[in-house]
Amino acid sequence: MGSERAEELIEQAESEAQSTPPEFTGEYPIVVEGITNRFGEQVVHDNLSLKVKRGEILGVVGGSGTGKSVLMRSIIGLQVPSEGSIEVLGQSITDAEEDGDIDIRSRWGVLFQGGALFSTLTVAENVEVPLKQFYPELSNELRQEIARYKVRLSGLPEEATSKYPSELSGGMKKRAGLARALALDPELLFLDEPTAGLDPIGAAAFDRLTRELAETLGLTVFLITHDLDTLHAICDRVAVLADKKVIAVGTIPELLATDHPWIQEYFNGPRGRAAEATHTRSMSGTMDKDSKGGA
Ligand SMILES: Nc1ncnc2c1ncn2[C@@H]1O[C@H](COP(=O)(O)OP(=O)(O)OP(=O)(O)O)[C@@H](O)[C@H]1O
Repeated sequence: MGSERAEELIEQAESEAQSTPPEFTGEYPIVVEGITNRFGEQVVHDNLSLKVKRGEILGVVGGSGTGKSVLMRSIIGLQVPSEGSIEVLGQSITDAEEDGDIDIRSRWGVLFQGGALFSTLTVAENVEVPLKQFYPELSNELRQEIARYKVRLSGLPEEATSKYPSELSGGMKKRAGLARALALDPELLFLDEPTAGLDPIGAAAFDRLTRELAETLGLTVFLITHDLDTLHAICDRVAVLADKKVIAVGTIPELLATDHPWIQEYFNGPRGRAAEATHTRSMSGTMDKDSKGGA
């Protein structure tokens, strides 16, 4: 690339950076207060509240059908609650006019269950979709360069950029979806069951990637999961959905100190204890390595 062209691209990137809103510096980038969601007769959420802290990875758990995905869809404005309010990055989602929150939507990235990739587009083209939508003035060259970078950031090999979703394994699809979620340098990342369907090694690798990216990029992560290993390995706190509400939020030891039967059964059942034991073993392995490295 000629140096004049490189300068032109840098100038374009700088002017993009100036037009983006300042980063959110408050304590809670997501505040849900007293929402109710119903579908016909079925009440999914009744006066549900939740605050997500800036910089944390919040795991969201609950039995099937308790409304975890509906909660996520409400937070990103895809489902309008009949009561209550939601603020994201200091802006109201529930009061937003249609498309009035467009600038805020560029500040989060979402990995839907299954990846939700466009099957007729390559991985790189999938990543370019939000870039085209929110930054139509970007040159093709810069957009493609950003997409390639995001694909690499998600741990996919270079050659994956030109592959179609049907040519990818389940784990690669998740990473491609993650690359697209990161396309706009979001402050918030929403992950809906990111390790579902992955083998245990692939799931652990995806967990590590999520933690590394969250720390490196300073992300706040809202992570819906059924995966107890994920909760132990990377979540700072866990929110539990039951009885149409968030019944508890805290670290796993804090949750274990509550006497809610579902929480006890979930974390203290055979799978919960196995996940804890794995986590404890991996932590002591890390400490051994650290102490050897430091010796
Ligand atoms: N668009 C919709 N129309 C009607 N009912 C819906 C709609 N979306 C969700 N529901 C219902 O809301 C309830 C909660 O669904 P949701 O997908 O949020 O559950 P979940 O906790 O994410 O479940 P799972 O862990 O199985 O993915 C379910 O009973 C579901 O059938």
